[in-house]
Amino acid sequence: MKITAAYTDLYQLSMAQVYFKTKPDGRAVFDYYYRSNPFDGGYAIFTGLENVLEILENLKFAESDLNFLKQHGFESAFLDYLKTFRFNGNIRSSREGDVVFPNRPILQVEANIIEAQIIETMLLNLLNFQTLIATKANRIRHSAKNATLLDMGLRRAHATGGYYASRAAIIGGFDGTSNVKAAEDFNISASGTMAHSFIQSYGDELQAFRDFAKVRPKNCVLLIDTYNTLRSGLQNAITVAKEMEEAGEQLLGVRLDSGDLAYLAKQTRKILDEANLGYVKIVASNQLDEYVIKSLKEQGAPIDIYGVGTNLVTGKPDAALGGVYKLSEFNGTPRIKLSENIIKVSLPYKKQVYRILDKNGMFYGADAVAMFTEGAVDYMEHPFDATKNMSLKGFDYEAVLQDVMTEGKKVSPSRTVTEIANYSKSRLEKLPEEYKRFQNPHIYKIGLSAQLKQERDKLVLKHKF
Ligand SMILES: Nc1ncnc2c1ncn2[C@@H]1O[C@H](COP(=O)(O)OP(=O)(O)OP(=O)(O)O)[C@@H](O)[C@H]1O
Ligand SMILES: O=P(O)(O)OC[C@H]1O[C@H](OP(=O)(O)OP(=O)(O)O)[C@H](O)[C@@H]1O
Ligand SMILES: O=C(O)c1cccnc1
Repeated sequence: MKITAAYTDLYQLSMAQVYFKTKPDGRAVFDYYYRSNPFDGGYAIFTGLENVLEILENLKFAESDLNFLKQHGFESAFLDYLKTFRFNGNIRSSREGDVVFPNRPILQVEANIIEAQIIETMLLNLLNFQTLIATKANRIRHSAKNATLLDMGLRRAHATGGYYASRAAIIGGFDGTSNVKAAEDFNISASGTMAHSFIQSYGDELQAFRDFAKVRPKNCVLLIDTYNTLRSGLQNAITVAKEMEEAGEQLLGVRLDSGDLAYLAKQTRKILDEANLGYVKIVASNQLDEYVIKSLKEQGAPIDIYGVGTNLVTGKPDAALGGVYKLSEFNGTPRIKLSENIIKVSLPYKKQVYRILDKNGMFYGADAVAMFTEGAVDYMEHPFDATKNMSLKGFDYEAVLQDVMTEGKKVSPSRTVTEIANYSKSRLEKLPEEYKRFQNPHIYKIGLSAQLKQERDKLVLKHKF
């Protein structure tokens, strides 16, 4: 499926048609942000921006989309407008791969209201999913430390989501994927082993291993748990590894896919080493996630490579990242969305986010949100608790939201997935460890400038019943 401008919710087009008739030149500012960290963690990895920008640069309605909309009662003057529809707006954003936190703008769209509204669904769809999966991948990377991590999730992904999940996995810290299409399109490393069906088809495990090693000797990994891991699979793999040595090749590894992975990995390592096969790596798979891998590490399992599928690409146990897109300014005037739940009250105005740095350039643990017109601020207040505030005097800072698209043209340099992954890694190195732990991570502070908070509170009072 090619993404066209019809990759949106019907209500966007219903609203757009009304804007078209009543305020076609309305200028809007929308904020993209999420309200709580996925997986009860301390951060998220912002992912999907390059895809969004690429799609926006070429976004059009197809002839077939317009015919479909005609059947849904959209009038011809509006359909004529949609025929020439393009996104001509500006986007300021955090960099893809950056570490981000709840309740502060990650990206801001400033555009004609019709354009800004129509793109909302696509933007949320791509950013929410990839940010969720990259964050999950990063948690798995945190547990796996220096081990190699391979994404094996395509078959278990939510349909075509698997395509973007593989990209997000790399940005979150994975090394490769089994997903051929994603590897091809995103220039990421493709890798793989073999399935049980291959060994089953032979009936004879040794012959299956022999044929595989002969035809595909490079990066050859033999799956050893089809019949009996230690008594059959491993013994046959050792036989084939020795035969490969005679042929001038080296077996890359053996894969464990069931049973007690710590016990089996320890036994396998010992037996391989005794056979002078210290170079043969141990690959493990089977419903792994950050917790199982952490436990395997703690048990001293000598696993070199982890293959992770289901739990990675479905973002288990979080079904989705609840990122939202809220109007903060219209035709130069601030707008707000109220809620019974104070944390859900939106922030008005076009804004900038300042990341506070300590003397060593590490993240200090606070982002300050200010009105764009204010410039950098030296003081921030808790968004809701009047007793909490913080002086920012003397701290270094970074202005987080940078121009990435101007009048519909991408202005940020394109980066490969590997470059984004490296950037993400360098940003995570600046985030102190206490924000990365799984249990009760330290809470990163988000503060508002005094002026922004005052303006927000004025608007709250203005709209309060
Ligand atoms: N030593 C271990 N410590 C912690 N978790 C482990 C360990 N070994 C395996 N696991 C995990 O425990 C779960 C075991 O899954 P399951 O009960 O399906 O057993 P299985 O060995 O896969 O059986 P099957 O032969 O049906 O595949 C998996 O999620 C696996 O990753
Ligand atoms: O467990 P996951 O984290 O989702 O990782 C992917 C799983 O997919 C494969 O199993 P499957 O039974 O689909 O095929 P197989 O016959 O090749 O093992 C593979 O062996 C892994 O166990
Ligand atoms: O290459 C593998 O071992 C692989 C790929 C997809 C799913 N399970 C395993």
